[in-house]
Amino acid sequence: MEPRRGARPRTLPRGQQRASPGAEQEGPREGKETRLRVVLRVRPLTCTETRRGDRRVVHSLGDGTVHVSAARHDATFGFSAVFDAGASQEAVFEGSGMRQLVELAIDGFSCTVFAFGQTGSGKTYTLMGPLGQSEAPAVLGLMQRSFACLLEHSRSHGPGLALSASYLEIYNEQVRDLLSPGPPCALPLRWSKTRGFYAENQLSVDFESLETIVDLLLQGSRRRRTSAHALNKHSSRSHALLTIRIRSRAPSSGPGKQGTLCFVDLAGSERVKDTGSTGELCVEANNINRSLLALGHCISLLAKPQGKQTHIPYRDSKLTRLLARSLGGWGVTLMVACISPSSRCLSETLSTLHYASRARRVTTRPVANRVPREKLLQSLEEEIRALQLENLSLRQQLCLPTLPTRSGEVLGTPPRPGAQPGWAGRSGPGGPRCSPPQGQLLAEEAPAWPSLYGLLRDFVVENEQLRQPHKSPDPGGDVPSCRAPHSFCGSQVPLRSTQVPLGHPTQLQQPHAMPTSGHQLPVSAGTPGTPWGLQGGCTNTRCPLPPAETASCLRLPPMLPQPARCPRAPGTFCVPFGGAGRAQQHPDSSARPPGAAGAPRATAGPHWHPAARPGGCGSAQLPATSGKAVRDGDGASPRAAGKPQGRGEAASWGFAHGRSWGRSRSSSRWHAVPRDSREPSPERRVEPSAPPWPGPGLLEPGGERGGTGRASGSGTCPIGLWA
Ligand SMILES: Nc1ncnc2c1ncn2[C@@H]1O[C@H](COP(=O)(O)OP(=O)(O)OP(=O)(O)O)[C@@H](O)[C@H]1O
Repeated sequence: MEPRRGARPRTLPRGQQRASPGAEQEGPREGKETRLRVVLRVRPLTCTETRRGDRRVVHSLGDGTVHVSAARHDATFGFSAVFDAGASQEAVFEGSGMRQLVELAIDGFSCTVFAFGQTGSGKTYTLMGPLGQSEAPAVLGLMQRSFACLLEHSRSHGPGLALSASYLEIYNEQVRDLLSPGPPCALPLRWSKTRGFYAENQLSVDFESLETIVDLLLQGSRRRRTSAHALNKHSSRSHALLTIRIRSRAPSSGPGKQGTLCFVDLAGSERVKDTGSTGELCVEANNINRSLLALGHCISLLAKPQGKQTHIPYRDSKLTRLLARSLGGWGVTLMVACISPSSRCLSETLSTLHYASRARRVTTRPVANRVPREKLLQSLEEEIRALQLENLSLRQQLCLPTLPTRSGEVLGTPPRPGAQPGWAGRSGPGGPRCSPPQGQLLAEEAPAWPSLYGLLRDFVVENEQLRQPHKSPDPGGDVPSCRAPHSFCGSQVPLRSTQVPLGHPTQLQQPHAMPTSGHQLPVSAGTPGTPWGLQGGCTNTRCPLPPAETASCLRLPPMLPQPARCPRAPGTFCVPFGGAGRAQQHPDSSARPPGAAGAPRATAGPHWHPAARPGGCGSAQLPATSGKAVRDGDGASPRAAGKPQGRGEAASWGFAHGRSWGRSRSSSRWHAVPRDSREPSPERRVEPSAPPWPGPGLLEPGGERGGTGRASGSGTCPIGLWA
C-alpha cells in the first residue's frame, strides 16, 4: 500500500531522528563518541510472495526515511541510508559507508559490519551475494567488494598490507571454526584485557589475492550450517563472523597500525509457526532467537544515555560476547538492517525496524590500534634473542664453534630492559655488522630499525643453514656444507617452521635474502596421513615423563632425538612441561605439529602453558586455496604456519597465489634450551598469549563501559566521511 496521500508521517521518535547531515558527515573522531551507523535494505518481493499476492507495506520516502503503512500500523523510521528494492549491490556498498569502513580498518580501527533481520530478508545476499549461484560482478556482496577495495588499497599504497582471515560460526551456542577442515568442533571463548573476547584455537589464514580470500569465504560458507524452511530454502542456521586482520607492512618511523574488519552475518529471527520448524530446526531457531534477544537486550541498555547505563550483560550469549567490542568498545560499527516488504512479514519487519532504531542510539569511542614503535622494537629484540638462543643450541648439537657474544651477556638469562642480544661478530652479506650501542633501540631518533632487521635476517639465514647444513654454506663459514641431513653428533636437528607472516620486517628489508627452504608443516592434526598430528594428552603409564609434566604426545618427526621418543606409543614423542623439562606450549597451537608455530619453544617472549587442551580437530586437508594458516590464540602476533614441504612430510596443503616465507617470533623451536631461559609457569592454566601488537583496552568482562584499557598509541582519525 502506498503512503496515504496527504497523510503526514508521524514525527520520528527521539533517537530515530536523523542526525543533521552536517553531523553525519563529520564521521567518527578518534576517542569521541560516535554513533553506530545503521542503514536499511528492503529486498524485493520474491516470486512466491508475488504469486501469493502479498502487498508491499514498506516504502522508502527518500532522505533516509522509510514508511510502513498497513491496516493498524503507520510509522516512519529514519536511518543513515535506506536502500529500496531496486538498489543494486554496488549502490549499497557505496551508499552504506562500507568503503569508508574499509579505509578506517586500514588505518588501524576495529571495524564491524553486521547484517540482521528476519529470516529470508536478504542478509546473506547483502553481505555475500547469491553465493555459488552466480559469479556476476553486479551481484557480489559487501564482502567481496570490501576485499577488492582492501587489496586495491594494499597494492596502490607503498609496501602494502599484511592480511589474514579467520571465519567462525556460532551454532547452537557453540563457536566453530569454518576454516578448519574436518568435522566441526567447539572452540572455547576466552577473554583477555587486550583483545576482549576471542575464540581460542581459531585458524587464521594469510592471503594476498582476491581469489584466495573469496575462495576462503566460499569454502567457509559451505561449511556453515544451512537448512531449508518455509521462508528460505537456504536459511543460515548460525551466526557467521569473518574477520580480516590488517597490519601495515612497514613500520616506518611512526607507530604500526593494526586494524580489523569483521563481517557478521546474523542468523535470521524467526517465528517457528511461520517457518514450520520442527525437531532440530526448532532447536536451532530457539537458539538463534535467544542469542538475538540477548543482543537486543545489550543494544537497549547501550542505547540508554551514558549516565543511566549500568551493567551490559555481554556474557549472556556467545554472540554478544564476540560483538561486545563492536557494540560498546573502541570500534566503528555499521549495521545493515534487512527487511522484507511483504505484508505477511509485517510484525517481524516492525520488530527489525525498532531494533535498528534503538541501535542508532548506541555509541562507541573509536580508537585506532597503533602499536608504539617501542613495542615493535621490543618484539624484534625478543625475536633476535630467541633466534640467537636457538642457533647456539643448534651449533652445540652440531659440534660447531659458537660465535662470540658480547662480553658479559649470558645467553638464556632474562633480558635487561632495553638490552640487546649479543651480536658481536655477526656478519651478513654486507660484511661485519656492528652492534648498535646500548640504549639505541629505544632512542627515538636512533636508526635502530635497519640494524635490527639486518641482525634478524642474519640470524634467520644462519638458522636456516644450521638446520639444513647439507644445502648451503654458513655465512660465517663454520657450518659444514655437506653433511647427512639428519644425523649430527649422534643427535638430530628437528624441523621447525620458518614462516614469517606477510609483512614481517625481514621480508621488507631484503626479501631476496630470505631463506626459502624452511621446513614447514601442515597445521592441522591428528589425521591419518598427517605425519606429525597431535595425538592428545599423553596418558601412557610407561612414559618416562610424569603425566603431570607431559603436555601431549605428538607423532614422531623422523629426526627427533631418541630420548624424546615416547616408549608407550611408538611413533610419537612426548612434549614435556614443568620441572626440569619445562617447555611451554602455546595454548592455541596445541593442534600444531612440532615445527609449526607453537611447538615447544624457548624465547624471551611470552610463554604458554601446556594445559591447553588439544585444540583443532580437523584433518590435514585445508582449503586448497588457503594461504598460510595459524591457530589463533594470540591473533595479533605474527605467526608462523605450515608450509607443505619438508623432509618427506606429507603436505596435503595446497597454496595458491604468491606468498613469501620467512620466520616469525612465534615460529616454533624444538631444541635443547639452556635451563635459565625456561621461565617457570606460575600455574597450569591456559593463558591467552600477550599480543605483541596490543589493542586498545577493552570492556571489562562484566560489560561495564569505559574499561580501564587505553589506546596503545594515539593519532588522529583521518576519515571525515563516516556517514
Ligand atoms: N536485494 C535482493 N535482490 C534479489 N534477491 C534477494 C535480495 N535479497 C534477498 N534476495 C533473495 O532472497 C532470498 C533470501 O535471502 P537470504 O538467504 O540472503 O536471506 P537471509 O536473511 O540471509 O536468510 P536467513 O536468515 O534465513 O539466512 C534468497 O533467495 C536471495 O537470493
